[in-house]
This record gives sequence, structure tokens and C-alpha cells, in this order.
Amino acid sequence: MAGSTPNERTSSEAEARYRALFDSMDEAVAVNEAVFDAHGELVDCIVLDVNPAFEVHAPYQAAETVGQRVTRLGWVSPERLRSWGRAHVSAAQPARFEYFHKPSGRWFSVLVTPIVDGRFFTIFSNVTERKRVEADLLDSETLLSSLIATMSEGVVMEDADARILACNPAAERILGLTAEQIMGRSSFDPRWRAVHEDGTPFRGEDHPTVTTLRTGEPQHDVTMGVHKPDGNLTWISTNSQPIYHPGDDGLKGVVASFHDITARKRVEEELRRKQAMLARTENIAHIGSWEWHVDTDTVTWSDELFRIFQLAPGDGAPSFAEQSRLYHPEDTERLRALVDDAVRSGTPYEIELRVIRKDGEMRVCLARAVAEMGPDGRARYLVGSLQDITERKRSEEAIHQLAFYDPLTGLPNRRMLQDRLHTAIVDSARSGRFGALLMLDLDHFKTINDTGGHPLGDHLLQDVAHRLRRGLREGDAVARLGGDEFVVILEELGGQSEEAAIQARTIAEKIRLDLSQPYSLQGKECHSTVSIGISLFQAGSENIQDLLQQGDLALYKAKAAGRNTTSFYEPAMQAALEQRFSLEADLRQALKLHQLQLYHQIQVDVTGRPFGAEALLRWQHPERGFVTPDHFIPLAEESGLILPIGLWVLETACAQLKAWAGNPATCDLTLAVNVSARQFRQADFVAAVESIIQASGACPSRLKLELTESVAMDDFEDSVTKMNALRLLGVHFSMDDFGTGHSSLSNLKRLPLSQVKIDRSFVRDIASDPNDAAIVNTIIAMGRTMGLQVIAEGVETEEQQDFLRRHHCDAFQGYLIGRPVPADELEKQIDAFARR
Ligand SMILES: Nc1nc2c(ncn2[C@@H]2O[C@H](COP(=O)(O)O[C@H]3[C@@H](O)[C@H](n4cnc5c(=O)[nH]c(N)nc54)O[C@@H]3COP(=O)(O)O)[C@@H](O)[C@H]2O)c(=O)[nH]1
Repeated sequence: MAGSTPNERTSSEAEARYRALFDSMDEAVAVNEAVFDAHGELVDCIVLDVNPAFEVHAPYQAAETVGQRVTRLGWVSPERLRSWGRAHVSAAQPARFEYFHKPSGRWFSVLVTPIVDGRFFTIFSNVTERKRVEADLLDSETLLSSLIATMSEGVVMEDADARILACNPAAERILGLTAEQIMGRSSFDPRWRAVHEDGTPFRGEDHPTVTTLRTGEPQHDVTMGVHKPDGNLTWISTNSQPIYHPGDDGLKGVVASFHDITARKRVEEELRRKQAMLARTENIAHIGSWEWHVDTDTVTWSDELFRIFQLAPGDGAPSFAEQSRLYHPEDTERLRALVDDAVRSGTPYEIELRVIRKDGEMRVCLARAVAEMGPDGRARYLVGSLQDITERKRSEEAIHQLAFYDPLTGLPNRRMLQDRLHTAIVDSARSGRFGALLMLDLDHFKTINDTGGHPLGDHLLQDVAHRLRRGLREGDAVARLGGDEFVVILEELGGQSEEAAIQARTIAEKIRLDLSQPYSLQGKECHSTVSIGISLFQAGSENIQDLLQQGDLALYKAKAAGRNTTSFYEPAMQAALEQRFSLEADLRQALKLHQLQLYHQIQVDVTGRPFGAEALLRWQHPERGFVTPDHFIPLAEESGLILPIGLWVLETACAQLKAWAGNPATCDLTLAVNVSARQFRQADFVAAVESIIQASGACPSRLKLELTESVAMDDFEDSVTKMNALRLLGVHFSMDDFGTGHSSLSNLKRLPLSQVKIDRSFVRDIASDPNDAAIVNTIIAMGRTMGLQVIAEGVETEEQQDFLRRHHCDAFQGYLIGRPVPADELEKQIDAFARR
């Protein structure tokens, strides 16, 4: 360059290079000059120059910028400039600040770099985009942290050593710790006192965050219990997620979120407890429950249901259709109809089903179900129960069996018979045909029982039951009333009474013959026969009790006819029975109304001297007149009235003895009193006699009790005991009706008798019948051998008395000597004898 110095050339070349560089720079650059105040403090800068990029990137035109002060341009505030100037200008250090150009809405990063002589480059970089990203980032971070802060889930962030770096308020609340207490704690910290659901300790290495740190895998829904500082256990469900830094492979930490499931656990626990309780209850009650979702055919069963069917719960509940094979084939059709109905119309059902278990065992179950209906009016669900009622059924059957059947023979008992009889009468009304009741009683069963023992008797009754069942038609009923009494009900006989009677007798005869065939009992052949009473019935003609009574009467007739026979009921028997009932009713009143009297029949010795009398009961009825003992004594025996009557006789007789004791003419008299079987068998008989004697003041040795042979021989040991006891008191005994029984000599010897009385049936024909004469002779001889007084009763003629006297009979009683008379009459007879 001409005319310039080298320095000037160098300077201008540098200027040119600077210019070229300045102008070529991509960034907007301004050259500024510092403005200092009097104290040398930077107070402003004046823009000296701008490059071409300035107009492109900076928000100003060169013309409006050059020569302007930067504070006026708004690039920096005076205060900021001043403070920067203080800190950096002297050190010639660059400064960077950011500046927002409002009119353009752009952000600039402004780099102020000191050059020399108080000049600066001010370089503008448009950072609007970065600022936007930064602002967005800031926004999302703010959002995230406020989200975490407000979350109900606890969140903690742990570093690579599982040490907590951050936590949110929910974590504090759930763990019962402050943020300060949480921060820095590691998952291994024993203070957590973490436990598994089964109560075992939760080891630090199993903690989900530790697992995530170890494996890099997220963990989900890990349940653990942690103890709060107050000792309460809090249950949490935890998720953990690994944290990686972008562009970095290494695991930096883990974030864990957890929520408090203590309440849920409590509810679950309660639910579990209730389910267990329900299962236990179902087990105790043998009730299984089920649910069937109709559309999907999904079936749910309770454990108990599996148990009832003996199926493994692991195999799952069979579908509804499959279940039919679990029931008895006869039940499935009915069940299907009920299920169809329930599905169609929602009708609940209840049905007894027979469940066939895998091993073939049959159980009786009560099935119940209700439907849950859908909006379409069809069932969506069927919900039901199945109760195993096998044991209950068995008990009911056993109770029914006990209540309605005879345990020995298995036949219906009296109660059941009444039901059957009722049905038979109703059926007879419908069909117009006759029915018949056969009342059966085994002949001499007591003897079989007594001689062979009760087991033999039981065996016979069972065999009889078997034969009866075997020999009858299916519709006919057979029952055992008790003891050896059986009843057969025949139905559908003829429509006419004669025809029905013939049919009934034919069947009864068949039964009689069948039952009279030999029995093989306990290895021995036994024989038995039966008496049968037949009573026909028709619709409404009789009530059940009447019918049974008619059967009894017919049976009585058969027995009276010699047994092993059949007899029909006759209305005349009914009349006799009614009369008997009426007589019994009157006899009950007789004592109270003082209608009974004691007559006395004199007894004399061979010289004709009266030594005593027999007391004989008389009943003077106001309407019936004089009722003889033969009529009412058996009735009194059967009804039990003989007990109060017998006591009255004893009391009256003892009172009479006491009265006689005061009279020299009668003081030596004995009085014989008849004792009935029932009276003698009373356990307190001896005590009763003793107390009557004592109460009356009578002399016991004047009292003679007459027992028949059969009474004395029946329960012989009891007779011996009682008689000995009374004999010790002084009471004498006479054996009445002697010769009619079967007493053996050895037995007779054991009885403390004073007298035997020859039955009047032998005396009657004594003169004409050599047999009777022989019997009387034998009795007299035996009595004398045994040292007993022998008295003959029923002596009506001189011939009889002569015969007896000739054969050394000791004493006589009969119409020949005197009829039974009242006590005052007897005393007159005694006087008359005395006067002879
Ligand atoms: N348990 C009780 N039984 C009693 C009582 N009183 C009587 N009886 C028993 O009743 C049966 C009938 O007695 P009755 O009608 O009194 O007949 C007695 C006499 O009258 C009768 N008799 C006496 N002498 C003759 C005679 O010469 N001819 C004749 N045809 N009959 C005569 O005999 C009956 C006395 O019998 P017995 O007792 O066997 O000596 C009868 O069985 C009485 O036992 C009572 O209080 N309790």
C-alpha cells in the first residue's frame, strides 16, 4: 500500500482481517465501548459496531443500534452492568447473561467479552428454543414433584446401595416416620422389622428394591409388613422400578412405590376367617354349597360338597350336566325337571336325592336351590345347598321303626296296626268289599316260655311272624300286638258278608294249619297251635277299638272252644261284654255303698261239733239283686278290684273273730277266708294280713287262709315263703279244692298246711262213682299221713257224710250241715248245735 508506513500497513492489514472475521461471524456480534463515571465505575456501554449477522440474529437493526447505550437498548440493567463491571472488568473476564427481547418474544444468551481499551464484544445467541425446552422441563419436573407430593402412594428413591435418597409425604404417613428418619435408611435396616404374610422375618436381600437392584428387574405387588415406631404393624404392597441415567448402562438406583393395604388385609383376613368359619359350619352340618352360572355353565362348589361326593377338590366341580351321573338314576329325572323350572321361572326347589359316591356308598341328601334372575326373566345363577341327611334319615327310620314296629319280629306294632286298620276301613268304603281282622293267640305259649326259657319263646314268636308274612298276600297286613298276640288284616274280600266270611275262615284255617306245623327251635322240634278270632268289617261300621275288641271276643270264644280253632265274632258276645263292663262299674261302687256282706258256712267235726266256718262273700245289688261270687269274683280278679275287696273280707273276718272271742259259745271257732291268686301274689300280702290281725285284735290262730292248689303251686317258692311267714304269726292254711290240681307230694310237704279240703266235685258222686270214691279215699289217706285235717265240702246228703265218715274224713261242710248265712244266723246255728 503506497504512502503508508509498515506499522500502518500492518495495522490496516490487521484491521482488514479483523473486519473480515467480524463480518463473517455467524453469531450476532456487537462491539461496545465502556462508559465509566467519575469514580471509574462501569455505568453503561455504547454500541460502536455490529456485524452483518447481528441484523439476522439479533432483534435490532444496525442503524438503530450503533451509537446507542446498552442500558437504553435494554440488553442489561444498569445495576447488573455495574455489578459485573465491579467484578469482571478489571479482571477482563467475560460475562454471560440472558436477555429476553419482549417485542420479538426471543431469548438471547449475551456473552460480553472484554477486548481492549474498555471495548467489549457482545455476542448474541438466540436461545429461545433452549429456553422453551428448559421451561417445558421445568414445568414437567414441577408437575412430577407435585404429583409425587400429593400421591396417596408412598414413594421412595434409593441409590445403588439401597439407601433412601428421597421420599414423599405419603411414605412418611404410611411408614409412620418423618422424612428425616426415612432418608438415609437402607432396605437392610433392621429397624423396619419387616415380616412376610406368614409372620416370618422379611430379609433385607428379599426386599423388592434390593431384588431390583440385584436383577435390574422391576418387582410388583410384593406384600410385606413393616412395624411403625409405635409397634403397630402396617401392611404394604410394593412395586420397584430400576433407575438408569440416559446414555448410561449402569443402574443408578431404584424407585419404590407402595400403598397401605393394612385395611384391605384386615378385610381379607376377616373374609378368610368367615370363609373358614363357613367351611367349618358346612362341615359340621354336612351342608355343601354351590353356585351355577347358567350361561357359562360354570360351577363352583364348597369344600364340603366335594367331601359329600367324595371327590377331590383339585379336580374341580363337575359341570351341571355331568353332575347327574352322581345321583341315583331314579332321582335324576325329577331333579332335571326342577332345575329346568328354576331356570325358566325362578321357582326355588327342594328335593331329597340319593348321592352315589365313588366307592358306591349311597348317601341321602337334601338339595335346595334358588335362582337369581337376569333382566330377560331367565335365571342367571342357581345358588344352592346339599345337606347330607343320611344319619338323620337313619335315626328317623330307627325312631319310626321303634315307634311303629315290634323289635323282636320286625312286624308292625299296635300303633302301626291302628293306622293300617284305619286305611283298610277307608279302602273298604271305597271298594264296597268286606275286610276281616284276625286276632291270633298262641296256645299255651306261657308253658313254652316257662319250660324252654325266654330265648326259645322269642325264637318261636319270630318263626310265627315269618310264617304269617310268608303265607299272606302282599296287600294283607300282619302285626304283633305284644306277647303271643298277632293280628292279620285281610282286605278285598267279597262284597257279601257270607262270601267274605267263607274267605276269611279259609285264610284263617290256612294260617292255623301253617302255624301248627312243627318248629325247629334251638335244634329241637317244638309244637305250637294257635287260636284265631275273626271279625269282619265294612265301611264305617266300626271304629278301630271296637273292631279290635270284637277280634278279642272272637278269640276268647276260640280259646273257650278248646283252642287250636277259629271262631267268628258274634254280636251276642258283644252284649255279654257290655254287661260285664257294666257289672264291673257297679262292683267298683259296691264297697263304697256297703253292698258287700260276709256270709258264713258252718264246719263240723266227725262228732258233729261245730269248730269253725268259712267266710263267703255276698253282693246285694239294689237292681241286680243277689249277685253270686261265681259271677263277680273272676271279674274282680281280672279288674284288680279283688285287692280292695280281699282286704275288706280279711278285715271283716278278723273283726268277726274278735267279736266271737268275747262269747264262750263262739270263742273257739276258726274262720276260713278265701284268698285269691292276685291277692296272694301281692308283695306286701304278709304285711297286710299281719297289720289287719293286729288292728282287729283277733287271735291269729283262729284265722285260716284257704288257698287253691293252683295258687299255691304257681310260683311255689314265693308261696312257701309267704305261708311260712304267716304261719309263724299263728295263721293256719287250708288247701282248697284239693284234688283238682297237680301238686306233687314233695311240694305239699313243704307247705305249712293245717288242712286239706276235698273239692265238692268229688263229694257229689262219691256214692255212685268209684273213681271219685277212690280219689276221696286217697286224699283222706294222704292227709292223714301228712298229719293234716281233711275236710270235705259240698256235703249235701247223709249218704255222702256216712261214706266220708267211714273213710275217716275229719270234718264236713255243706248244705247238709248248713248253708252260708249271715253271722247272727251262724251264731244261732251254733247255739242250736250246743243245745242238741
Ligand atoms: N277270693 C275269694 N273267693 C270267694 C270269696 N267268697 C266266695 N268265694 C269264692 O267264690 C266261689 C263261689 O262261692 P259261693 O257261691 O259262696 O259258693 C261257696 C258255697 O256256697 C258253696 N257250697 C257250700 N256247700 C255246698 C253244697 O253243699 N253244695 C253246693 N252246690 N255248694 C256248696 O261252695 C262254695 C265254697 O267253695 P270253696 O271256697 O271252694 O270252699 C268259690 O270258689 C269261693 O271260694 C271271698 O271272699 N274271696
